[in-house]
Amino acid sequence: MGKTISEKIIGEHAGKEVSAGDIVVARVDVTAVQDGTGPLAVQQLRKIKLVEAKNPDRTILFIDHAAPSPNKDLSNAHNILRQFAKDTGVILSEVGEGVCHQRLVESYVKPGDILIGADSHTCTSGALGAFSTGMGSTDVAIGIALGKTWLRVPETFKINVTGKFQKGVYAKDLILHIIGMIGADGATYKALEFSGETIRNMTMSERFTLTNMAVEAGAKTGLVESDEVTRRYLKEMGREDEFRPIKADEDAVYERIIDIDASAIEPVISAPHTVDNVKSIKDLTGTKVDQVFIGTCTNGRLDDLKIAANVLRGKQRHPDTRLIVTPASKQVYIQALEKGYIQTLVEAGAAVMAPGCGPCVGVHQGILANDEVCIATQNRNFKGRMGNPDSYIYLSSPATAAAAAIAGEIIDPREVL
Ligand SMILES: CC(C)[C@H](C(=O)O)[C@@H](O)C(=O)O
Ligand code: SF4
Repeated sequence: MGKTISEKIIGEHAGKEVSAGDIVVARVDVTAVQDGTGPLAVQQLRKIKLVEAKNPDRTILFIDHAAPSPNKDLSNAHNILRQFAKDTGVILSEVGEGVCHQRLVESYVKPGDILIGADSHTCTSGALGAFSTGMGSTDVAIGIALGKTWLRVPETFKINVTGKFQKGVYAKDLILHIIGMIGADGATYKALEFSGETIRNMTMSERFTLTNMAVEAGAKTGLVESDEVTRRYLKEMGREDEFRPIKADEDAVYERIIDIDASAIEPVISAPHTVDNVKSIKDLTGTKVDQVFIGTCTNGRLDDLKIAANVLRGKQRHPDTRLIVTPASKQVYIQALEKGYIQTLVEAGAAVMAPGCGPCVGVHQGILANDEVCIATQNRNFKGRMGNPDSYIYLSSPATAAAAAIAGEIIDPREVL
């Protein structure tokens, strides 16, 4: 019987053939924590006197959620990570390096790997053909020390996408459409395998946007087979030798197959306060916007900043609308500087932040005021997400967000493209 991508990768790491539903102990290739979840992981390891890492050169501690630190407590938490890195030789990703999930796909994860990370959007790396999933701090702590973890092999939903996007429609609109269709708990504990000609024709950046948000449908991971697009991406990252093709068998068994015609998708937005509250843009035009945020592990990459710069070139943000831009990593920031995207965005009135999570999770750099509305290219819009429960967050593509920065309200991005 054929195997899905998850069954193949987990089987290789468990040293035996596995099927959906099996519970196994599997070797782990890459482990990661961030500055919100890492201190607890370190404290647990120190408590059981297991201050070591099985694979120090593939264990990374990321300072990205509160980078640079906005207060002394977070600064002291950051130093817990800095000291653990010194004590064990694991990698510390410092302030200014970027968001964990972007750095993981740039430098640390390769096709066929198992990655466990103490952050729910660890599934992002699945676009490289790696089994990547978020876990709690303690589970990841054990994975760091022992180089293995227990896993239940997930059933897989095959998301088969064909056709071409209309103008003004992007990978973000596709993943929001999917989440709206199956619901925030529609794929709980499943693997989402994205396939079909539309996916094959996507860039890695677009694929990362899809897998990043798999968890917003409840999924354990999101996956794309590794192909020539993957190889080219790894070559750009100086890691072509790490490429290997990973794909599901033709006769793999899927719990559900969802066919989607990409050409039928319109620009959409997730409206407050849940990600699956997906609306057609025409139902929301005219909604006043106080803040636009472009960035994050979902849509803070070079092509995202290019889309935003192309919309805003020669324009000004609306005087009543703030525009915050956060490149997803230092590499993205440097390339966006070299290509002039940052200058264009600053000239349009953007406040550009250091690479990292920025205001995404409500720690700093753009806390909303009471009754304010923010349209963001991030992946969550829960009540209070950006630091104020009395504010409203809409999720969109970079084009829709940039269009709102000009108009001061939600408009159809096709009006400015
Ligand atoms: C703060 C962290 C626990 C959280 C996550 O795990 O996803 C954050 O990254 C998020 O995006 O909500
Ligand atoms: S950018 Fe946002 S979604 Fe991504 S890891 Fe940071 S807080 Fe989480």
